[in-house]
Amino acid sequence: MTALDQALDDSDLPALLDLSLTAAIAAADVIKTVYARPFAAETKADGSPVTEADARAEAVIIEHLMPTEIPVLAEESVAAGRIPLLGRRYFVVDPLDGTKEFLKRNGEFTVNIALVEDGRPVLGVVLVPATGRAYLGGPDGAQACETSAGAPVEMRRISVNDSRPLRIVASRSHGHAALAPLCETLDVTEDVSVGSSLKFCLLAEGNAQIYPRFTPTCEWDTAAGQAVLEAAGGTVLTMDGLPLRYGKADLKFLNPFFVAAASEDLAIRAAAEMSRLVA
Ligand SMILES: Nc1ncnc2c1ncn2[C@@H]1O[C@H](COP(=O)(O)O)[C@@H](OP(=O)(O)O)[C@H]1O
Ligand SMILES: [Mg+2]
Repeated sequence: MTALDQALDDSDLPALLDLSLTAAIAAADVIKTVYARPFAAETKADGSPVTEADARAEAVIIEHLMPTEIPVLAEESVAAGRIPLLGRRYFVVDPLDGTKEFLKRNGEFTVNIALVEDGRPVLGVVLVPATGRAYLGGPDGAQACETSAGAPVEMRRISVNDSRPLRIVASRSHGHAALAPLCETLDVTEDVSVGSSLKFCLLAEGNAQIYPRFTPTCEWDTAAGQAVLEAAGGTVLTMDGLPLRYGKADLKFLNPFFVAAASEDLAIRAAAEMSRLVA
């Protein structure tokens, strides 16, 4: 048995959640420094944009997480070909999710850190640098807080709201033709477009009920948001009705299409309908 296969001890999850929040706050400081002045963007091999903020924020996060000796799967490292050996437990990091929104300067971008165990995200932090708000999910439920002068303040519990009318939230930059028929079938009365993993957070704090994803995402785009949403009482299912899982064997870390929802019932209904629409 290698160190990577050893039995998991979840007693350290609260400390790892605190550490993730500290790392996310430090990354947000770096991102805000770049955001406040002119910056250049490059295009990655997959066609998506990247800026110096992505690389610098990722370096800060890895520096914070390294003492834990838990492997870190991070978006920019993977793009550069640096993929660690992943065991039963690993961190997943997207230092700047919503880089397109960062370039548009609309504030809809996030720092994302999650811990995956046996294919499931067990804790996550999503931080919005533009507002300082952070969302946390872990074994003790979901919380939101403001961050000020490098520290969390005003920590409060959040939870999903699965009441009607249904509000749907979708990608601002990656839409899909199946959204309109899906809204009609599910009797959705309101829809809103938002960039990045903020979509999971809107569901987790009860401000929307459904987030269908018909366009590609990678593990780092969803792990932290899924941890927050599930801790708040929500569900994330793939089109075959199974929970969205992590640790793809192909080393591309691409997620299948999925739906995040405020309740399991709604997720099951939406997944079945989405599967019919894209068949
Ligand atoms: N063709 C593709 N393959 C993989 N991921 C993609 C993709 N197109 C978009 N994404 C992912 O979708 C994320 C943006 O999501 P949204 O549209 O909800 O804001 C991007 O995050 P980054 O900004 O971190 O690159 C990117 O990882
Ligand atoms: Mg991303």
